[in-house]
Amino acid sequence: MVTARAPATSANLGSGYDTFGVALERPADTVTVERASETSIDVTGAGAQYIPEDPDGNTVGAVAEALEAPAHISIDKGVRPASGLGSSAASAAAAALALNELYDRGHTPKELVSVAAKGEAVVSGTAHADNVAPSLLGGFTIIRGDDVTRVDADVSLVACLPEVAVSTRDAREVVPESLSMADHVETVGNAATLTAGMCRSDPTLVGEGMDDPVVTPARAELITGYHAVRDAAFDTGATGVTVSGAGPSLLAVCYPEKRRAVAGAMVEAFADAGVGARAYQTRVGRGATIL
Ligand SMILES: Nc1ncnc2c1ncn2[C@@H]1O[C@H](COP(=O)(O)OP(=O)(O)O)[C@@H](O)[C@H]1O
Ligand SMILES: N[C@@H](CCOP(=O)(O)O)C(=O)O
Repeated sequence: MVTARAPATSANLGSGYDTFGVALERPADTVTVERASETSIDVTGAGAQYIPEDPDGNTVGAVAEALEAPAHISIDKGVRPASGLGSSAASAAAAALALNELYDRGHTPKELVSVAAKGEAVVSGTAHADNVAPSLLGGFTIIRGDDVTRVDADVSLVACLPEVAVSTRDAREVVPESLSMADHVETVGNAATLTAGMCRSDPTLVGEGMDDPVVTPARAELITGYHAVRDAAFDTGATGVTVSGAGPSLLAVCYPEKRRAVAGAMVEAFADAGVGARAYQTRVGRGATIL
């Protein structure tokens, strides 16, 4: 029997659609695997009732198949599904690490990124790796084709999760299919600024680099209270705010001493918009581990 823990993640960071991601120190999923002749799954924890136990509908089923590693897989969800916090990816990353160990497959965590991404195709229609990469590797990650670049960063974050669900599949449908040259230039400048900020663990550069004129405005419309919550975070000291992943969570970057105030203001602004929410005061964290 092998147990692995894999963290929630926040993908895109505004300017890095399908490219950037960070591991969050918390929350996380825990996955336990035991050898079996065919794969079966049970799910407990946050939002378990919304997650299929049929291996064909669960990200971990695709991972077991890709590794040719049938197992009984128990998932304890710390990351609520349809959160924008890489819930489906956290299970896939933990399962990939645990099954690799259980069957002694010998893959490195970096090699497991493409395996875990197969799970994402099951739920969102695309094998985007921008959640599974940071969940497996930790830190700040950049996806380029099949390549992953990883950077250590120490940056404080607030992830504010409202009590509504947005499916990644639906939120991918509102993404524009093309962009103007002006938006392209702005996005490249912001993405480069964010990357420099991560390399320096500089919340000001990271926050400024999160601005995105293309994907985020389209997705903000799917989140009740988005603009008020964003304003509240900036008013209390956030250096940048964006939609986390496909939403509905919002991600704020800040200096460590502002984290509590930013978290409180975001929850309050959601409440004023009639939406319950909780905030994780977190930071860029490490990747999946065997327990
Ligand atoms: N192991 C899993 N953990 C979470 N969600 C899963 C899992 N397997 C399948 N799903 C499905 O994936 C969807 C949630 O994934 P997604 O929309 O990408 O949200 P998130 O941003 O939280 O990852 C839900 O429909 C859920 O039932
Ligand atoms: N790049 C993807 C990221 C989805 O993240 P999730 O946490 O919402 O699953 C996208 O933006 O669609």
